[in-house]
Amino acid sequence: MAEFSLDRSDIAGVVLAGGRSQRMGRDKAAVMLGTQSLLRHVLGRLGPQVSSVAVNADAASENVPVVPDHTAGKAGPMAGIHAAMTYAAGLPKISHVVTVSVDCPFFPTDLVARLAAALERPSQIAIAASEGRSHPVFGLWPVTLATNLEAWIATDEKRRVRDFLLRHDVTEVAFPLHPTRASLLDPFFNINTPDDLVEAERWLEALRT
Ligand SMILES: Nc1nc2c(ncn2[C@@H]2O[C@H](COP(=O)(O)OP(=O)(O)OP(=O)(O)O)[C@@H](O)[C@H]2O)c(=O)[nH]1
Ligand SMILES: [Mg+2]
Repeated sequence: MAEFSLDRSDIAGVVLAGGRSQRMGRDKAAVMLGTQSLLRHVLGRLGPQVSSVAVNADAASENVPVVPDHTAGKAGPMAGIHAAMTYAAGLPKISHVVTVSVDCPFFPTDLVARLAAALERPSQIAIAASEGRSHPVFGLWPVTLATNLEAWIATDEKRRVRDFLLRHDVTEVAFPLHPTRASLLDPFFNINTPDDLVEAERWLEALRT
């Protein structure tokens, strides 16, 4: 049997930035970390790993395509992942979409390569993990799941990402901690609150060579 393999030209990237940012108190995409917005940081990491990038949000803030949710009323991250799948399904030659969260500026530079290498079948989903915890919004998804996900969003009460994953063929990929001048950084460190932003500024400094 021919082995299944994916490369960068098969994969679109979508930054998930459609949440309410309630704990931060203002739109996380526009929050500054060092000299750049979080959205810029994340686009800078994602761009080289995929064939094209877009942002799932209500409105544009950088010069990239914006993909709004199809479902009303902020149905959670799965609504953003659904919007990402639907968008990517309309792009030529794209079979998969990778999603990353706008509040996670230090995610691995080999995220997509390692998720893609882990896929054994075209129908499988690959999800990132670190320190024994999975990070299900960091996933590589077949775009053909869009219809199935749309039906699930319409019928599942809690719409938890983990519950959706339980119904599918999923492989998890563990990423190592990243050495810095201070200590080891979890590459999936994410910024939810103003205090997290202060911590992220320290990590940014510790990553400078
Ligand atoms: N499209 C979409 N994305 C969402 C929604 N809720 C959360 N997200 C995204 O899912 C990811 C993880 O969500 P959180 O870290 O809780 O972010 P958030 O919901 O904006 O922040 P809080 O309001 O503080 O919970 C982020 O990338 C969010 O932008 C939603 O209703 N729709
Ligand atoms: Mg939230």
